[in-house]
Amino acid sequence: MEKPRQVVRKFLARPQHEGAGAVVRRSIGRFELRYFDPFLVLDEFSVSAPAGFPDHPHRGFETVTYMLEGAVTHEDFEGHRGTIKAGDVQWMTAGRGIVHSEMPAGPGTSKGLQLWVNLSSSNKMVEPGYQEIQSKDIASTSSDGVTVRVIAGDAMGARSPVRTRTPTMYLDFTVRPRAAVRQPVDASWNAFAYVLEGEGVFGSDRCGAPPVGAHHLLLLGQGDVLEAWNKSDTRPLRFLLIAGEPIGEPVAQLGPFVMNTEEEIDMTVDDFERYANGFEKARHWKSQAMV
Ligand SMILES: Nc1ccc(F)c(C(=O)c2c[nH]c3ncc(Cl)cc23)c1F
Ligand SMILES: [Fe+3]
Repeated sequence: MEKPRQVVRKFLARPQHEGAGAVVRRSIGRFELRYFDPFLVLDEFSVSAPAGFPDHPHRGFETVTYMLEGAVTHEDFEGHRGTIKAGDVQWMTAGRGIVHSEMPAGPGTSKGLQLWVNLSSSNKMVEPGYQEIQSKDIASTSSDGVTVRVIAGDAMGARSPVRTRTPTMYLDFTVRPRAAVRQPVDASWNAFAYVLEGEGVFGSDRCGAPPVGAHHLLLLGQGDVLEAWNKSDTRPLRFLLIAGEPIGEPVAQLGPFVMNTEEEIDMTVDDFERYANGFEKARHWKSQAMV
């Protein structure tokens, strides 16, 4: 018997400054929602040149950048450089260490989401790597007024090629007016929805709950299926459904360094300052954005 997941908490992600002049709406990672295992941060970002996210490091987790509008150019200390355009996804495994910049490309405002997915202790020091999927290659399908873009995992018969070291599902749903979604979610995973556009009713359609609008994160309770309804007669509903297998390990975090103990954080700061154990190439590297 399927058990629908209900909304247990709702958060409005409010704008805050991040990087150099950038604005992010942070939901996971704010004081009231510090860590939702295995997720560390969910930022809905909006950035226009010359603002951006200049040279900075990462260790111990993965960043998933999903562009909604515009583009972001990233370059790292290994010489890897690329531009993520609207609809594209970059799944970056920082592992033992990455130093990179992420700057808006072209005119106008670049908008998107960045999700930080924690890595287990056995994966925290893996070699860095990228999985980059262009919009045209994102698995997508439509049925009964619902279109899904599968960033990770599978839904409605479409499957993403992304390898997730921490098992993760990341789905982008667009629901036409008066249509509804019913999506299985592994009962042992933590799950949330994040509304991007329009309004929707999530979890239960019976208790007359008011619809939830953009920039809201909904923590979902126990169950093995998410149900959502677009009650509008005119506007589409667009939301993300993200779920992940909890890692269940201690978390020690200092900004973009995420390890298991404070001692490991101290060692990470030391490695970064001494250009060692994965940060060697940071010694002589600056991004073109910083030159
Ligand atoms: N200060 C600081 C410290 C550490 C960081 F990782 C960052 C950072 O790069 C980002 C934080 N949210 C983001 N959303 C989108 C994008 Cl493209 C980048 C970021 C940053 F700004
Ligand atoms: Fe980054």
